[in-house]
Amino acid sequence: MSNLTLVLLAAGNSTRFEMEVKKQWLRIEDKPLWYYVAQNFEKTQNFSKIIIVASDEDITFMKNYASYHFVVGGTTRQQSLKNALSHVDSEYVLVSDIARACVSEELLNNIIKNHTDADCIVPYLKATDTIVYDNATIDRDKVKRLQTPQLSKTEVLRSALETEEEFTDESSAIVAHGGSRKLILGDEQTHKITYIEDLNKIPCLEAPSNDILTGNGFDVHAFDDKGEMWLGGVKIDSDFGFKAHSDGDVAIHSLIDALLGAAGMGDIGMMFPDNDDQYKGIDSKELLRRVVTKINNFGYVIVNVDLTIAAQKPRIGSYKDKMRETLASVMKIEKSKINVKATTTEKLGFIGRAEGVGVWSNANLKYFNWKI
Ligand SMILES: Nc1ccn([C@@H]2O[C@H](COP(=O)(O)OP(=O)(O)OP(=O)(O)O)[C@@H](O)[C@H]2O)c(=O)n1
Ligand SMILES: C[C@](O)(CO)[C@H](O)COP(=O)(O)O
Repeated sequence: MSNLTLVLLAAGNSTRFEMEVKKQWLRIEDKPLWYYVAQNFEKTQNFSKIIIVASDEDITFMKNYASYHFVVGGTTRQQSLKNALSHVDSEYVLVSDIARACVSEELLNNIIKNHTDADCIVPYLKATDTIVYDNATIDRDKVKRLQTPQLSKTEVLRSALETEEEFTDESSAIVAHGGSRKLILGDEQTHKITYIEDLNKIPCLEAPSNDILTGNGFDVHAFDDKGEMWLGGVKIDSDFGFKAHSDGDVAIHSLIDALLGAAGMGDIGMMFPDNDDQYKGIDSKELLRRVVTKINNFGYVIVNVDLTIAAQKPRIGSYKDKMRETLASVMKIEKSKINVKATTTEKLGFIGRAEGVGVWSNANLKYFNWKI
């Protein structure tokens, strides 16, 4: 259809999924789920425009993969949809949850084929179990489980959503507004991923690849003549610290860049700009905590990290073990996955002249394995 826009809703928080990773970012081989779903729809060549609704933070990273029309979502599914609808200029709109990852081409064609028959075309499943509502057994033949994708007349859907009432799908809003709905038989594989156990019900999805992604980081800080000295999350016995916008923990900054590098997420300055007052004097362990949460949300698991601290002074040897322990607890990984090395530069260069400290880091990540 040339007058059909696809809206993929992907701005949810995956609360009921209860994992560090958001379901949008589960990997199907090496593709994030949202991208896998979008490409499958795109391949069918039915759409004049494809809109993906997601959080601001997700959109930044999504743009690394493809140039769809991205729209920032709202706090509810309905608000996310409303945000998207203001970018729809076609007569019809097909709305689908990104969490319904296995929509068959057959189902899609069937929905499209019926598009003139009602204001909203909806796939449904029959209830085959006995249904009890408020302790009374009800006629299960009257129960319908509605799925997405749902195809609507754009203007009808827009008007139906001009209300404070919250609906859990498009067709319910349209029917409440006096519009018509046509049900067509859906299929079990269009099941929505809501809880982690739903993943067992969706055999169409391939497991994530075993790729290891590597990143490196490098940072230098000059000594100050005052302040506290923090390195690798540990307070160093010193009567001076580093010149910095934050607490100056050059080891953690280098490690953060290695992690962001491996995840393809830019660098520390993009995430925590050094002209932003909220990061003035901040404990770098807090920055590391936020970075680890973010890379976990986006589907990565830390395999191991390795740091080399180049310092003529202070002497690092006696602190290495404490640094590994501290970093392990902040990153929520085992201490054995963290290595800290230290070296002088034999009195050569700015480090050798004891003007500051430089740290090199490597990080390896893998994809969260949801298919076990
Ligand atoms: N504010 C929201 C909430 C949900 N969705 C999307 O609507 C679909 C259906 O929502 P659901 O499966 O419930 O996802 P989540 O909202 O992420 O899950 P939860 O309610 O467990 O947090 C999902 O594709 C989700 O990304 C959205 O775009 N904007
Ligand atoms: C739209 C939907 O997928 C139809 O079954 C469902 O209502 C979404 O529900 P949720 O409340 O966002 O989980």
